[in-house]
Amino acid sequence: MNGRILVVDDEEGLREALAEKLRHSGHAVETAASAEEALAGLSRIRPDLIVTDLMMPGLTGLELLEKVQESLPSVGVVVMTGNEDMASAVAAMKAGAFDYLVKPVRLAQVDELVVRCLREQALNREAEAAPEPTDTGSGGKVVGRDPRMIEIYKMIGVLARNRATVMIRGETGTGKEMVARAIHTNSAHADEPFVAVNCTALSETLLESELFGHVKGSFTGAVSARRGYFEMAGSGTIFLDEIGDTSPEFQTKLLRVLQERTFYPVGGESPKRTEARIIAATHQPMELLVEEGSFREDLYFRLRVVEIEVPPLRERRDDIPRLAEALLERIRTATGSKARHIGPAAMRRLLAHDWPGNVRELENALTRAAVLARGAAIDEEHLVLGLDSDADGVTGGARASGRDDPDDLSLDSAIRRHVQVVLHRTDGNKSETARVLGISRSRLQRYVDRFDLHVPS
Ligand SMILES: Nc1ncnc2c1ncn2[C@@H]1O[C@H](COP(=O)(O)OP(=O)(O)OP(=O)(O)O)[C@@H](O)[C@H]1O
Repeated sequence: MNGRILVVDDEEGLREALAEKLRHSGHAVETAASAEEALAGLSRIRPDLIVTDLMMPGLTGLELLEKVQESLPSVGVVVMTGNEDMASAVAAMKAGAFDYLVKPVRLAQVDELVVRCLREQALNREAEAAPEPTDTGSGGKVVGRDPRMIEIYKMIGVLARNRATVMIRGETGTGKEMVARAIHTNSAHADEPFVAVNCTALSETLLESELFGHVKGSFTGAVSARRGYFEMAGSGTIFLDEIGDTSPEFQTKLLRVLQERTFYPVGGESPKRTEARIIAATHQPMELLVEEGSFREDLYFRLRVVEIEVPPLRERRDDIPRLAEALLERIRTATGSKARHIGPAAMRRLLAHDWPGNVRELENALTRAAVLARGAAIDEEHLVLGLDSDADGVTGGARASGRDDPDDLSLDSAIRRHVQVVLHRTDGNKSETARVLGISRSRLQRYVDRFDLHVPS
């Protein structure tokens, strides 16, 4: 990917070496010996990216950055700093620099950075052109700039304009419900209800009665008539999560809703009409379920008028930092934690982890870390990863992990989990565990007894 680059440095040697290298890589390069000269040439050169030294006679690189941010915010600025200049580098990043380099700079590094910046700019332009899937109605924005996520944003925009039935696929915790909410919230029916139903969580009778309603006396416990979600949703959206787990009888009834837009309340004899849009989701291989006969093929085709595949988090690792920051901000607001920053070592661990429980696992890990962190920064030692997945890593997810209820944000619960993890890491060596935790052996023993912890032997 090539672009127009403006290199600004009062030091002629470095300026020309950089320009030469970038030209050699195929970019169109102009140079300026000062920030003033750069500013004067901006409208003629119209650069995609400016690479500028920070300390220059006259206007500094930081001032150049600020002026460019004001007049041409879409132009990326990479700042080069001297070794002693970390504070200015931080100031540059805060002022909106794309990145900074510490001198002496390696030419190959500049080359790499330039391509990264150009690619990110192209993605930003695409993302801006795509409809911004603003508030999803669940208190958060869909975050991510991975190309596959950007395709999903575009699809959300298209789907918000029509009423097509949608099937969202993806591993547990990838954000399927969030995408469904975004489709709803961006549609003309956003004022109508969005009703999410987890099809596995309810028994067959209950699922039917919740969705279609029931007449009085239709089953034991049906002491009065009840309206179902299909009626309550009006022309809003019904989100059917884990659709692959529904019974053949339920599937037949759902097929009728899709074909005729009508349904019968449990025990009722007159049909009712629904205008609600249906969005279904699953983490299961639907083709296999159809092949083995546990899912109706005709229903599957009706549901997947449009199909969206939400990629697993491990396949969009570049999104981890911005997702982690956005989630931390959400966690901070919800819990009142002071943690507002993820330290570099912690971020490295987040980037290296495989995330079988996807974004939900990331959210849970950060929630625990925010509880453990006492200050503003989340550090490596606050992260306890790998608690949110089943052995097969597919049907994992916090809800499946029994005792480890991720919604339990008490300090006791965080301590219990953390001590248990360290006990496992040391293969049950209590002296080592106590040392790692920075507590006495007797205190460790009190935790083991109090929380009934497993000591591997
Ligand atoms: N792209 C994203 N940006 C911000 N938050 C996200 C994103 N994706 C997922 N989340 C958050 O992660 C959590 C899990 O997302 P969600 O419930 O939508 O996943 P799911 O795929 O429907 O999960 P499941 O399969 O277990 O039902 C939610 O708290 C959601 O807000």
